[in-house]
Formats: sequence, C-alpha cells, structure tokens
Amino acid sequence: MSKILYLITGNAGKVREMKEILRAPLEASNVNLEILTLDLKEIQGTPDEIISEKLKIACNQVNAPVICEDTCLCFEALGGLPGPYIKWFREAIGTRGLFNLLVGFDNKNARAECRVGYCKPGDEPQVFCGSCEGTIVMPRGDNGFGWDPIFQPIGYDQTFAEMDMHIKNSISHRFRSLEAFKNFMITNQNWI
Ligand SMILES: O=c1nc[nH]c2c1ncn2[C@H]1C[C@H](O)[C@@H](COP(=O)(O)OP(=O)(O)OP(=O)(O)O)O1
Ligand SMILES: [Mg+2]
Repeated sequence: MSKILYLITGNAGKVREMKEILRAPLEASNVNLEILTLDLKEIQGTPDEIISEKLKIACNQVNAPVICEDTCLCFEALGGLPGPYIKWFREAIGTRGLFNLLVGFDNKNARAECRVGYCKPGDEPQVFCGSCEGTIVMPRGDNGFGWDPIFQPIGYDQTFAEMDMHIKNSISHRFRSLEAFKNFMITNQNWI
C-alpha cells in the first residue's frame, strides 16, 4: 500500500520543482506526495531555527509525515542579508529592487540556500541543506518564479529564469537539499 508524504507550502513554484525532483525517489519508495497549501508561520531567527519551527508547526498540524522548506537569498556585499527575509524584501521592493540594492557595490556575489525539513511523528526531525552560488544581475527571463530573473548561477550565462526548468532543477539550491533528502531515504529503509 502506498504511503502519503505531505508537502506543506504556500508557494506553487516550489511545488512544481519539488514534484519533479522527488518524482523518481518517491515512486521507488511507493510514496504519494500530497500538497497542503498553507503559509506556515516563520519566526525571526537563524535559518536553522526558522526551518525547525516551521517543521514543528507542520508536523503538529498534520500529524503525519511532512516536508516543508525555507529558502534564503544571501548577498555577500550585505553580510548575508536579506537571507531568510528575502520574501519580505521582494514583496516590498520587487525583483528589480533587489538588484538595485547592490548598485553601490562591485560585489554582486550571492548564495541561494534551501533547507528542507522532514518529520515523521515520533521520530527525530531532519533538516537537509543545499546551496547554489551565483551572481545578481539585471532581471532576465520569464521562466521559474520569485527572484529567478536576477540569479545567474556560477558557470552559466543564463539566469534561473532563462534556463530550461530541467537545468535549474539539476543545479539549484533546492535540488541539492533534496539530494540530501534522497540520500536519507536510501540509507533509511523505514524513513516513512
Ligand atoms: O528557487 C527559487 N527561485 C526564486 N525565488 C525563490 C526560490 N525559492 C524561493 N524563492 C522565493 C520565494 C519567497 O519569496 C522567498 C523564500 O521565502 P520562503 O518562506 O522560503 O518561501 P514562501 O513563503 O514563498 O513559501 P513557503 O510557504 O514554503 O514558506 O524566495
Ligand atoms: Mg514562507
């Protein structure tokens, strides 16, 4: 009998990418991914504290195996900000405004970080991290979501929003954190 893993997020772009990246490993484990569209409360704190709290709320609310995630975008010139607060910055000033934050700096280096939390009631919560280094550029491209138009990963001449989604999904912060989650599935036969 197949089991259910609940993905809790309010972001349709994440759902699309996570479905694609997790399709094969979940099929192999005979697990169905169900989406629960909820905007989980996000505390003010370090990225690790934020994902731990999100995961705790998600697990208590659903009382079944859940995953959720939190994504940061860190500008080197700004000492790592906006970091986990990127969502609020983008809502306030837009994607182009994020690019404009760095006009006074030569250093356009940025790091996208993704933390995926997995929790099965009664077991230790797990957090898997992945990151992707890049450069902040003038917005280009219509694919993807969020700040994809201004993020050009190192070694590529396209932004995430210009790439085919399969390419983004083979190099992104989200792909890398989910690789760690897949590894956890493989090494723990009874993970769910
Ligand atoms: O790969 C990505 N490419 C571009 N933009 C992205 C990506 N991943 C997250 N984002 C955006 C969404 C949100 O503006 C912020 C992270 O905030 P974050 O709290 O993790 O996402 P969210 O609130 O939209 O969804 P959730 O309900 O899962 O918390 O960066
Ligand atoms: Mg959020």
